[in-house]
Amino acid sequence: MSGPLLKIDDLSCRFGGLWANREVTFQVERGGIVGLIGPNGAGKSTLFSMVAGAQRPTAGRLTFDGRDVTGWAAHEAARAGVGRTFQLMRVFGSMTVLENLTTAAFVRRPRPRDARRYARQVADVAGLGPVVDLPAASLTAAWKKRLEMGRALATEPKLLLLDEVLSGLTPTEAREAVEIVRDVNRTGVTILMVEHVMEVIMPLCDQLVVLHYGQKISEGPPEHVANDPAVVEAYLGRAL
Ligand SMILES: Nc1ncnc2c1ncn2[C@@H]1O[C@H](COP(=O)(O)OP(=O)(O)OP(=O)(O)O)[C@@H](O)[C@H]1O
Repeated sequence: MSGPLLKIDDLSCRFGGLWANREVTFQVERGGIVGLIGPNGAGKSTLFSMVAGAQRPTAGRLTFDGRDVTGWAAHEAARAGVGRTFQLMRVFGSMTVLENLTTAAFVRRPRPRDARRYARQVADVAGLGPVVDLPAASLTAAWKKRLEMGRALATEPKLLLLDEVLSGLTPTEAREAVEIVRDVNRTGVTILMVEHVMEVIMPLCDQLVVLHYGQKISEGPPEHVANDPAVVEAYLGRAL
């Protein structure tokens, strides 16, 4: 299949009188890494939720893999190949890391041995090798974020939505997480990621899309976006 993997056309979402997203248009090319950034309350999570089928758009169109999927449900998005992580980590604390990954692998691999074998492969890609046998509850926040990413990956997504997997990490942890995201991308998974911290995703993403008060105010390669006066203004003149 040719064409972009994800196409977002004039997508809007209104909560009462508030437009969380307003006529947002952009696309994610196959194999790309696109960063979605913007100040608090800009509408990043709402946009993610619409792509993942957790929130119905008020207007606009969503096309995934060449198919109009506007208003789809979360289970339809998951089946079609959209994997996501959550800001609030949702791992099963009493299960081991491998068991958590295996549970996620069952989405596409109903045979337990197959799911377990695949879970081990995912553990390697997601850098979870050293902790596979530990209970998820015993992990530090940084490892839990990796596990969240691993769980999403174990569902074998075409598009992986990463919600702030780099924030709250020490500089070393963030550098390691960036490498993991790159490795995941190299396995052929297209990535759309939300982040607050510009400097961390600048070198990672091919394209950035900037939202402000629900609207797209800039997009393009990171160096273009970082120098865009509209973006500098939105971040209140802070250095990016
Ligand atoms: N379910 C909801 N009902 C009402 N308002 C909502 C709902 N979800 C989000 N909003 C509002 O929509 C706007 C966009 O929120 P959203 O969480 O998408 O922004 P964000 O860019 O992800 O923010 P943050 O960076 O703080 O996570 C905010 O003003 C928020 O209060």
